[in-house]
Amino acid sequence: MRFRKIHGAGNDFVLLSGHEPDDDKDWPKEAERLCARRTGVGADGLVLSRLVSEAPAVLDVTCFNADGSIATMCGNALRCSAWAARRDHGFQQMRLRMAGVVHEAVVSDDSVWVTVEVSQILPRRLQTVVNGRPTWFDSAHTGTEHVVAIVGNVDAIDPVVVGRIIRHHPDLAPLGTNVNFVQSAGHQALKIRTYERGVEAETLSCGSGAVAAVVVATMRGLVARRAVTVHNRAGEPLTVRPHNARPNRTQWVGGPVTNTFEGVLA
Ligand SMILES: N[C@H](CCC[C@H](N)C(=O)O)C(=O)O
Repeated sequence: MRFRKIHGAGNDFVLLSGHEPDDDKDWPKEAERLCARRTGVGADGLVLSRLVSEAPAVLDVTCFNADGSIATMCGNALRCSAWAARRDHGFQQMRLRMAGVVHEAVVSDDSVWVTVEVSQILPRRLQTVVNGRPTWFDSAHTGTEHVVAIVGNVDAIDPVVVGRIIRHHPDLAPLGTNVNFVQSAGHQALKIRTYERGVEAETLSCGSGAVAAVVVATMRGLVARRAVTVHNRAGEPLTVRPHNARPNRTQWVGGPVTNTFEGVLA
């Protein structure tokens, strides 16, 4: 089985094109096996992408986290799938279906953009003490569960230690959440660190997390409702901007995609 090892701004995936989850395979188990950093290919997730139609261009995309759980939304997995669909089929614009939600995608030479749907925002969803300071977490649903804390310095926080406490907080059970720490980084710019549920670690970037961060930072007056640069651990920023037709509901997230290597699974 051929695969791509590909990353969207540092969020890395094993991407299999032409597969769907109802093949006679235990895909959650395959995800765990392939994503293992030492004994597998190593990735934050396994992505299956399948062409549904060429005109209009539509693909079905399924994303499993490294622990085998399903991600109902993964912005970077969608961006990587769109990049691969351009390479394989020549599409520059397409629709990608993930967990029943249709996302738009636009691929250019140096960036790939996808739409992210923003639903419920709950200010001050949780509070915990971080480095001796009471810290609030707002929640923002961007296709999957995210909470966002605005802090003074993201690098003064251990995102794994604090992220795990919030991710397993009884008030958020049973779903849990992805956890984002965000600081202002100048004009229309933020700096972010993300602890991802399902990877159970800090990842180098997160598309739906970047959108959650921008939505919360906008609500809190840190940035205006225009394009925002989100600096991440990868040093490959993502840009988030409102969709012209549905600015309150839909955001675009865009940035680089890198196809690291291709191979054949043993
Ligand atoms: N990294 C992803 C989000 C993965 C979400 C996943 N960890 C979950 O909630 O199950 C992104 O680029 O949007």
